[in-house]
Amino acid sequence: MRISQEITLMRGSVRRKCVLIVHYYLQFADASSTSETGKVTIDFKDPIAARALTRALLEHDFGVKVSLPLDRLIPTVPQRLNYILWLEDIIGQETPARGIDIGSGSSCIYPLLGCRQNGWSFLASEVDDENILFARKNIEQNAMGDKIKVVKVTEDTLLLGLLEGSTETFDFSMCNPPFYSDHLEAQGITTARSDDRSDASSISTASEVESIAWGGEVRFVSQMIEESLQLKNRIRVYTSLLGKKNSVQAVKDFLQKKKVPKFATTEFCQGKTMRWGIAWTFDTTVVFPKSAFKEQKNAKPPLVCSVQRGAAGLQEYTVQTYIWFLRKLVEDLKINYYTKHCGKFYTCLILQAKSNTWSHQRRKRREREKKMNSSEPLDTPDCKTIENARAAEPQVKDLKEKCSESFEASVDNESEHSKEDEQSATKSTGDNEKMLHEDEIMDEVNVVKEKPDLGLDSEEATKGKKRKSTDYETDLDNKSKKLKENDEALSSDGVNKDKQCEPVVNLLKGPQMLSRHQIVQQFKKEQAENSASNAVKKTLSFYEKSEPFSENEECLLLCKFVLKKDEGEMSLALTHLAGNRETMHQIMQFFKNKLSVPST
Ligand SMILES: C[S@@+](CC[C@H](N)C(=O)[O-])C[C@H]1O[C@@H](n2cnc3c(N)ncnc32)[C@H](O)[C@@H]1O
Repeated sequence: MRISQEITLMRGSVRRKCVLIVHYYLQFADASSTSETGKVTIDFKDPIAARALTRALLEHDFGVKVSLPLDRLIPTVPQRLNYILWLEDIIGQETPARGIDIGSGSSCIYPLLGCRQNGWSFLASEVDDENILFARKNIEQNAMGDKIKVVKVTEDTLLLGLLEGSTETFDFSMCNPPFYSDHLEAQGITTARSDDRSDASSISTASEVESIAWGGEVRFVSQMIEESLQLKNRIRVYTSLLGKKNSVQAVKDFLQKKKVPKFATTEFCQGKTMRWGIAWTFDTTVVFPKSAFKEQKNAKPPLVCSVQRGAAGLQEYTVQTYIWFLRKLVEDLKINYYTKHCGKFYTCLILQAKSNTWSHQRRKRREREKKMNSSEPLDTPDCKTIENARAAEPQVKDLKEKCSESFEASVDNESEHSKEDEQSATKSTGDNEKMLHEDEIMDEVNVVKEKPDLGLDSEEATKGKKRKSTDYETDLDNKSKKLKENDEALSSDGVNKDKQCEPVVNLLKGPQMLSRHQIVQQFKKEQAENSASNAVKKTLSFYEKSEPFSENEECLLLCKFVLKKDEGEMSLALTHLAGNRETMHQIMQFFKNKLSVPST
C-alpha cells in the first residue's frame, strides 16, 4: 500500500509516518532531525520541511516529481488524495475521464495525481502567474503535457469563462477554492485552518490570492453552481472542496434553492483537520457512493431537548454552567462518563449506564432523608435537587478550572475554541479527544427523513413485528406520561404513593446488559456492514485508542451526550451507541425534568 494512502486510511498519526518517509529520502535529511534515541522528527512550521515532505510523498508513492515555490501553498498529499479517492468513487475508474480543475496551484497536484492514478486528463485554470509557471513546469517534468493543460484566467472566471468558445464535454469538475472572504477572517482563524495541514502548528505559505476570495468559499462555489445551471450536462458531475462546516449547509441551501436535482456531501477527516466535499449533477444516472447513503439512512436521529434560559433555576446561560449541573446529575446517578470534548460552546461526553438509577429518584431521596433524620450514615449520595444546585451556583465561577481539572484533555485556549466551535473545521487537540461535529456524511436531496427512533429495541421490534412510527410515538407518549404520573405521585406532600406507581422499568423490556467486548464487536460488525453511524465509528476508534471502560464492565446503555450552544440557544442531545435504547429516552426525560424552568 502506498504510504500516503496508508496515511489517509490511518486518519491520524500522520507525523510518525511522514517522518519515516522524509528520512527515507536522504536528500531531504536536512529537513528532519534525529534524536539520540533514533527518533526522527520534522518541524512542520518550517516551510522547507513541509515542502520536503510533500515532494517526498509525491515521488515515493506516485512517481510524481514536483517543484514548489516556498511563497505559495504547499499541498498536503493525504488531504488531496482523499478528494481524488472520493471522485473515483463517484465517476468510477474504468473510463479515462476528462475533468476540470479550477485553481491548479503551483503544484498542479490534482491533475498530476488524477492523471498518474487513473489516467484522467485535465483542463486546469489558474489566476496567479507564479503558480502557472510552476504548474506548467511540473506537468512538463512528469511528461504529462498531452494530458494536462493549464490556462490563465481572470479572478471572475470560473467555469463559463473557461469553456467559452468550446463545445467540449467533461466528466467532472473539481476545485479547492480560496476559503476566506477577507484578511480578518484569514487572520482570525489562521491557526485553526490556515492551510489544510493536519496540525494547527504547521505553517501556511499560501499567498493572498490562494487563500482569500471575495465572499469566501460560499460565494465562490455558489458562482460555480450558478454557472452549472447554464452548462448543465456539459459537465457530468460538479464538485468542490469546502473548508468550513458552516459553508456546507449554506451551499446545500443554495443548491436546493436553485433546484439542482441531485447533490451529495462528504466529510474528509485527516488527523485533526476536517474538510468537506460537495458534489452536484443534472444527470440523474449519476449514483453517489452507496455506502455513505446507507450510513446516512441508518444513522438514527439523536434525542434533542432544548435548554431554556433559566432552566433548573441557573442564572448563567452558558455551556459551562449547564455542563457542570448536568455532570453533577450524571455523577449522582452513578453513570460513568468519559469526556470527548470540553469547549466553550460544545461539550461531548460518552455516557455508560450500568443500571437504571434514574427511576424513583424521589423515593430514594425520601429514604435518604429518613436516614439522615435518624442520624444514620449516608452511604450513597443520590441525585442533587435543583435547590442544591442553585445553592451551589456561585461555584460556577470556578467552572472553567473545574472543567479543565477533571476533564482529561482540556481546552487550552477559550477564544480559539469559540472560533473553532462555531466556525472552524479543525478538531480539538489530543489524539483521543476529537471535537465531534454533528455527523454528516453523504446525503442527497429528497431523502425522506427518518422518524425519530422511539424504542426500536422494544419487544415488538425484537419479535420482528412491524409497527408504524406513530405507534412508537404513542408508546413514548404513554411512557412519558407514566413517568410524569410517577413523578407527580411521588411528589405529593408526605403521602407515600409508591405502591400506586408502577415502576417505569417494568413497562419496558428487561435490562439488556452488554459487555464492552460485545459493544466493540457490535460496532465492528456495523462498520463491516457499512451501517455504522458516524457516532459509532468515532466511538469505536475512541474505544480502541483510549479504552475508557474496562473490558468486562457491563453496561445497560452507551450513548453520546452533547451539550452545545448554537446561535445563542442551548440544546442537549443524546445519541444512541449501544445497549437498551429505551433507557436513553428515560434518561432524556430525567434530564428534561431537571431542566425545567421554575415558575416564579
Ligand atoms: C486553495 S488554492 C488550491 C490550489 C491547489 N488546487 C491545491 O489544492 O493545492 C486555490 C487556488 O485557486 C486559484 N484561484 C483563485 N481564484 C481563481 C479563479 N477565479 N480561477 C482559477 N483559479 C483561481 C489560486 O491562485 C490558488 O492557486
